[in-house]
Amino acid sequence: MNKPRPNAGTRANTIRRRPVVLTKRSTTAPTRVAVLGTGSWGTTFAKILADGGADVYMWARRAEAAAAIDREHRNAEYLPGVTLPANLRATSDLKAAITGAAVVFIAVPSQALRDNLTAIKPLLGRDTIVVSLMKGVEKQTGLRMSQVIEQCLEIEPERVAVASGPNLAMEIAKEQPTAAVISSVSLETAQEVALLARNRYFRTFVNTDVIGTEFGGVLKNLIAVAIGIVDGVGYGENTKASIITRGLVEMTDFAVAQGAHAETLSGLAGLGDLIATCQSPLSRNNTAGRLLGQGYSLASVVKQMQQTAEGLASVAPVLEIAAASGVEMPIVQQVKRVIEGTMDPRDIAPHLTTASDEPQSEHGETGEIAPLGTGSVKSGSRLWRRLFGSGR
Ligand SMILES: NC(=O)C1=CN([C@@H]2O[C@H](COP(=O)(O)OP(=O)(O)OC[C@H]3O[C@@H](n4cnc5c(N)ncnc54)[C@H](O)[C@@H]3O)[C@@H](O)[C@H]2O)C=CC1
Ligand SMILES: O=C(CO)COP(=O)(O)O
Repeated sequence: MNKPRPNAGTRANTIRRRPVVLTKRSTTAPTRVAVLGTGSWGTTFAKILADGGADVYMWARRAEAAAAIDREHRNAEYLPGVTLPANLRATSDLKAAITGAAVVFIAVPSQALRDNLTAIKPLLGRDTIVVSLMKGVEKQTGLRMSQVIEQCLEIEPERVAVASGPNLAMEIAKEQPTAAVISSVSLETAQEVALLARNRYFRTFVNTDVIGTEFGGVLKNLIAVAIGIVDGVGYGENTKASIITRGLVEMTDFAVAQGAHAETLSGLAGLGDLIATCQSPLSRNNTAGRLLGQGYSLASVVKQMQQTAEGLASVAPVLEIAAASGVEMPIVQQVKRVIEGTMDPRDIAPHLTTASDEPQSEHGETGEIAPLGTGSVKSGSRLWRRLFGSGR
């Protein structure tokens, strides 16, 4: 991995005033938006937008996939049994999908984002907002998806937003009520996107903590793989509850070290998504973990998975960033070792069973009650000093 770009550092600069003035969108005509990617989440999100009143044009890589959505109002491959809104159009012509769109939503696999952005860049309007629906980090660089978007499209962070939350596509496609967070360094942008992406079954909240919102989605995937491994091995609810709880501490420690607000990790994009993903057999990360727990190799798991399980590619870059920030992630470490085949899945959770020299405090290394998200920060590390000062 190349040296990761710092995750924009301090908490203060996650809340920024927007320096550019956006053209106000018309309130009378439906807003034209594009959704790039017609997998399970892209298609579901397009339905959310269309059901919320937007004029949605989807882009599919394959002409047959676009034609089927356009003609039959179905995406049988990814959302069997779901009827899509009649006003939802699809094309395999990227230019046709993007031209005239006020907002472009992207839902392709994270590792394919950069290549797609090259084709998207010349087609974007001057003040088009770009929204990441993805929950991965780029393997080569460790960058979050919004960072890749800003870098490749050379657009201001104020024109970029991300959506995250407990959002298992199939449940939402069946119109089961759900909430999500839309995050942008510009509150105005977040609000504009949130107004578009809401309807009678989908409620959107906003925040300006892009780092926390994005990492929440990335990190819960890794804990969901661990939970899948536990399931595959056949351990029960105590093990899972312990891993979910300690996993949230790892997620929060990591995200806070990158500049996120701890509260974001306790919200929809953190705890909310962690619960949904760890509990549901619909989760691809959970499914991948279960197969690993049953003893399948990574190559075999990837072969068996029909859809994207982002966690498998995020493990290594997340651990590299964690090491550089002095954050310990024992659960994610174990997931990596099981994926690599250097640990027997049945040995999952040694951090729960191995007796260390002295009992570790649940809340922090001093044994005093510390805020969530300081459980495994190394004493004396840069982050430790930032959180507690050098005197503790
Ligand atoms: N499915 C879900 O419930 C949710 C998924 N997400 C995120 O959305 C993103 C996309 O995931 P899904 O739609 O679920 O994946 P998916 O596996 O269902 O679909 C991926 C789509 O991307 C297309 N694709 C594959 N390689 C491509 C490439 N090189 N260039 C362009 N398109 C390519 C596929 O043809 C397919 O249409 C992921 O980051 C995932 O974490 C986020 C929230 C919910
Ligand atoms: O992000 C998701 C739910 O919020 C989907 O999880 P999976 O990618 O594991 O299916």
